[in-house]
Amino acid sequence: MSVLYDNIHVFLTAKEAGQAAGRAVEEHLVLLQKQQKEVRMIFAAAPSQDYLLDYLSQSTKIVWENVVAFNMDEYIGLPVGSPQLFASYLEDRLFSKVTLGAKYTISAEGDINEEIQRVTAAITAAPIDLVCLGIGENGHLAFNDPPVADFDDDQVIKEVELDLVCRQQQVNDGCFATLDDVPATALTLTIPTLLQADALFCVVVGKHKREAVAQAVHGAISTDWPATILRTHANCNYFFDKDSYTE
Ligand SMILES: O=C(O)[C@H](O)[C@@H](O)[C@H](O)[C@H](O)COP(=O)(O)O
Repeated sequence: MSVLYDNIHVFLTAKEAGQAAGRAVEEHLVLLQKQQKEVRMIFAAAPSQDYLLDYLSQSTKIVWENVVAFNMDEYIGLPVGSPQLFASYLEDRLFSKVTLGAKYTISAEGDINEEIQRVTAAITAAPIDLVCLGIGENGHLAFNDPPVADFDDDQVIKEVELDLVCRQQQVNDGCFATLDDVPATALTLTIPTLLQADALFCVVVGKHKREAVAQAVHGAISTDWPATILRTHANCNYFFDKDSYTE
């Protein structure tokens, strides 16, 4: 591993990056749990999170009963029970393997406005402690693609159209067979909602993320590459593999 700055860690493989992020999240959670009863955290549902979630699911140090879990986005229009639903992914990878204090996963199956109200109330009920996130090929955070990303958004969660690069990424990731299968709209937590957390743990892997990572680390802070805003956060920790990060 090489440490470039205090908060940027680069590993030989995606597995090492994910596991190191897992250890960092675990350590942070254990410390928090000594100080406060409840920890509120937001999870991303994406292949970059696989090793991190696998590590967390096996942790014997985290008291999951005192964790309130959220996810950050969900497709609109997928049939009930679809494997691509982010809620299903998190259920499979982590939520079914631990006993959570509570979980609020976004559902787009019913009335969208009611869901926006439900999630807004749950998120704003108390501060968010940490977020585990990835970065899209177009630099998106959750589903805040460049055309809809707003660093000053006053909404907690909103309905968005997904841009073409984002939808193609879902095909490249192997989540959908063709572009036509990827929904065109989604619900997403906004960028201010994610950035309000005290600590962020960001895992990005693969050479297809090189441009997004280069922009996130060195580019001008702009919604053209939404992940650049992470650099304004006082405690954002990055875990890259060597394929995604080039000096
Ligand atoms: O996972 C989510 O909930 C988000 O929609 C998304 O922001 C994702 O974290 C990135 O697109 C990275 O995805 P990959 O890990 O698949 O590249």
